[in-house]
Amino acid sequence: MAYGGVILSNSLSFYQKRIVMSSRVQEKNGGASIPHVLSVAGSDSGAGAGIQADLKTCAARGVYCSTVITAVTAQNTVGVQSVHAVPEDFVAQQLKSVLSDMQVDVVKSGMLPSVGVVKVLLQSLAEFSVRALVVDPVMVSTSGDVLAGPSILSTFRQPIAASAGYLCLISVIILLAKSKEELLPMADIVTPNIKEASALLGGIRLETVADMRTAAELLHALGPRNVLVKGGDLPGSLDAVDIFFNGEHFYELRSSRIKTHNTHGTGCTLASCIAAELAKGSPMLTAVRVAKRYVETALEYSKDILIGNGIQGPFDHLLKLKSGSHSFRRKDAFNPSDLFLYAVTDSGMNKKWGRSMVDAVAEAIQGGATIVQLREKDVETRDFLETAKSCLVVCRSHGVPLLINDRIDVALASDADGVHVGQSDMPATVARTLLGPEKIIGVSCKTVEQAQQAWIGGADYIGCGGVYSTNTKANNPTIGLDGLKTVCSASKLPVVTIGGINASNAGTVMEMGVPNLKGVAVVSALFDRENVLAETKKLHALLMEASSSSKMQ
Ligand SMILES: Nc1ncnc2c1ncn2[C@@H]1O[C@H](COP(=O)(O)OP(=O)(O)OP(=O)(O)O)[C@@H](O)[C@H]1O
Ligand SMILES: Cc1ncc(CO)c(N)n1
Ligand SMILES: [Mg+2]
Repeated sequence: MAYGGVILSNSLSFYQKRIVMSSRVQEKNGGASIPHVLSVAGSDSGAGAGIQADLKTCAARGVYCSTVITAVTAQNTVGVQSVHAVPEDFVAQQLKSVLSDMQVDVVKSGMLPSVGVVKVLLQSLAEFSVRALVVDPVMVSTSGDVLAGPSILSTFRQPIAASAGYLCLISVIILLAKSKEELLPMADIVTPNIKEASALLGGIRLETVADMRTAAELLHALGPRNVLVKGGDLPGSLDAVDIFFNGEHFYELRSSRIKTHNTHGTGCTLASCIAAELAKGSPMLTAVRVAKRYVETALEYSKDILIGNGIQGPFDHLLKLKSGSHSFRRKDAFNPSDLFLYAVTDSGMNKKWGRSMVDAVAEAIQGGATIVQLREKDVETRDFLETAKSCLVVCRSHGVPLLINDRIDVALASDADGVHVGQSDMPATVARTLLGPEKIIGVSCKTVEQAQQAWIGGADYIGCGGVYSTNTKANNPTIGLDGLKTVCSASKLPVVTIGGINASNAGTVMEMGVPNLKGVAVVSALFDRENVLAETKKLHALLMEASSSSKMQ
C-alpha cells in the first residue's frame, strides 16, 4: 500500500500527505480533523488485548479509533475459552459503514479469524484508500491459544490424539499464511511475534536474535514495506529485543524486560500504537520506537497490578491519566539503548574533509548512529540554530534523537530532543526546569558525586570520561576504565562513555559488560575520517559483536 498513494501523489511523504489531507478536511467541515485509526480485530472479553487494547491505546495516544469486530472471544487471564467468529458479510458491512463515511488514516488489523475475513478486508482496502496498513498477524496468543482458526478451535479442545491436533493447527496456519500472502504485500508494516513469524515462514525455528533477523529478511521478501519481529516471547533473553527491517537496514530495538506477569495484549498494543503514531504523521521507524517505549512504560507502570487469577494479566493502557504525566513523558522521550552509538559532531573536522554538518550527520545515522549530539564551540548563535534545525530534519526522519551541546537556548529554539551539559554549564536541575519533562538531559560526570548530583537534578543519562586520552578536548583528565566502572556502579542512570574511543578499543569497553554502560560516544573516530558512513558502519558492527559476546558471558 506504501502509504496508499491512491488518494495523493506518491512523491509526498506520509507527513506531508497528512497535512494536505487535514487541511482538506478542515476546509470541508470548517473543523479540525483528528488522526484516525480503524482497528479490524477481535474482541477480548478480558479487555487486555484485541479491540479493547486498540481503543485504549489510541485514546492514550490522542488518536481516534473506530472498530470493525471480526470475532468475539470468551477470554480471560487463564486463556481463550471460546471464539465466535462474526459472519464474513457482517464484517464487510462494518468495514463499509466506517470507510464510506469517515476519513480513516491508518488501518490496523489484528485477529482475522478466517480466510474469508482476510479476503473481505482486502476487498475493502481496494475500494477505500487509506494511507497506511499495519498488519499484526495474530495467530497464536502468548497463552498458546489458536486465534486464527476458530473453526478448528473446538476440535482442539476435544480429547483428540496430540498428533492429529498438531496437524490441524499446521493446516490452519498454512491456510492463513497463504491468504496473508495477499495481505502482506499491502502492508506498510507487519508485526509478528516469534511463533507467528515462524508459522508464516513454514515453521522455521526461531531461538536467537540472529534467527529473528533472518526471519525479518525472509518476511520482507513476502512483500510488506517493513517488518518488526517481536521478541517478547524469545526464550532466555534479558532484554525485550525486537528486530525492525525496512528492506535495507536492520535495527535492533531493545528495552529492558519488565519483570511482570501483566503482559497480555502487548502485541496488539504495540501494533495499534504504531498505527496511532503513523496517523499523527510520524515516519515508520519513529512510530515503532515510540510504540515500543509506550509498551515498556505501560508494563513498568502496571507491573504490580492484579487483575484475574490466571498466569498472564492485562496492563493499564491509560497510565498517562493517572501518573501525573512526568515519569511517563520522560521515559517516552528517552530510551537508554539510544546511547549505543552516540555521534558527537565537530564542524572543524567536517570543514577539513569538505562536507556539510547535515551531510555528516546523515551519513552517521545511515551507518547506525543511534543518537546525535551537535557540538559547536566557536559559532554564532544564529548559525548554530540554523544548523540545529537542518540536522533535526534529518534526525527526525530516521527516528534518531538530536541533542544540543551546552546551549539550552538553542535546544529550545530549535525544538531539539534535549541537551548535553558539562560541569561548568547550567546545572541539570535548572536545565530540567527550563526544558520541561519531555526533553532529554545528559550530564558529563567524572566522579561519583557528580553522578549523584546529575541524578538528583533530573538528568536522563551520564556521559562519563575521558576513558582514554584524546585530542578533541584540551585539559581533560583521563579517568580510565577503572574510573568509568566506579561511576557506573555508583549510579542509577544509564551511562555513555567518551574520550579517545575508536574501532581499536570500543570492543574492550563494551565487553566489560557493565549493566548500565549503554554505549560509546565518538567524535574523531567518525568525523575526522574521509568516509563517515563506512566508519560508522564499522564501529556499529564492532559494538554489536562486543555487546552480544559480553551478554553471553
Ligand atoms: N516483559 C516485557 N518487558 C518489556 N517489553 C516487553 C515485555 N514483553 C513483551 N515486550 C514487548 O512488547 C511488544 C510485544 O511483543 P510480544 O512478543 O509479547 O508480542 P505478542 O506475543 O504478539 O503479544 P501478545 O501478548 O499480545 O500475544 C514487543 O515490543 C516486546 O519487545
Ligand atoms: C481478540 C484477541 N486478539 C489478539 C490477541 C493476541 O494477544 C488476543 N489474545 N485476543
Ligand atoms: Mg507475547
